[in-house]
Amino acid sequence: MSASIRVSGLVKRFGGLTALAGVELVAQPGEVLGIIGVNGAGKTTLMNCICGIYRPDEGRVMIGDRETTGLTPHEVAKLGIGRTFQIPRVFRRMSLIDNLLVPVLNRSEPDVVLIERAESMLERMRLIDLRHNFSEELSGGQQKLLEMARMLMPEPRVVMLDEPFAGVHPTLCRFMIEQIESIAAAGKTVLLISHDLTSIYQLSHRVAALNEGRVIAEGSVDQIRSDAAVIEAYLGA
Ligand SMILES: Nc1ncnc2c1ncn2[C@@H]1O[C@H](COP(=O)(O)OP(=O)(O)OP(=O)(O)O)[C@@H](O)[C@H]1O
Repeated sequence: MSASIRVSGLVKRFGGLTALAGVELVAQPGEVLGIIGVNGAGKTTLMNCICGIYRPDEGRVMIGDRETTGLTPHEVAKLGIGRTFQIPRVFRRMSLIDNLLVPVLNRSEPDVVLIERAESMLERMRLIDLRHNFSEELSGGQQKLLEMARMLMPEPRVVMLDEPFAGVHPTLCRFMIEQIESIAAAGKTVLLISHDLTSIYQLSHRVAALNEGRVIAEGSVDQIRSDAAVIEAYLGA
């Protein structure tokens, strides 16, 4: 089976600063790959290069057997990548249900099917009672759930979650962990970026540690926890 996502030799420079210095990553269907690293390690830049917000200077991104390097975010999304942002980007003056319908506007499926899917997604995220409210009325944590629901609407094969637990209270955090587990159990590949090492270690099947734009260690949670280079990168920061 081909990997869901394969990143090879990815380089991204901002002027004289090399944010990604040849990143290699592979993740399989149904796998949660945790991506950790101190501030400035290159985690968000990596995500932005994968989803087409940034064009890498070198290297390749493959989704299944399709190369997506250099495609626009819209084209990458159509090939099956979804993402959420550190600070949720919902359409604030639109209802929850309309927020969910935006990414499937050009689908050939009948409206009734899409609306049903949106409602069941809101049900799953415990937001159904608010479906006709503007999304700006939601709490920050609820906006993260709405963004996750919107990301799932086009049925992506790879999802990238940027700091899903940041600023979220513990009960909601547990609920989000369950949701992420069920996304992976449905066969999707999850790339999970977080500073919350407890949640990363709880959820990830494998972890990649980035430092200064490079993967310095990759392996099981136990391997990463005891890796000398990872410990030094964190303690030395
Ligand atoms: N648009 C940009 N222009 C210039 N430099 C940038 C830009 N985006 C990121 N950088 C720099 O690239 C490096 C990697 O940043 P990045 O945001 O990817 O790190 P990160 O691991 O996501 O950090 P954090 O955990 O703080 O979000 C940093 O030195 C950052 O200042």
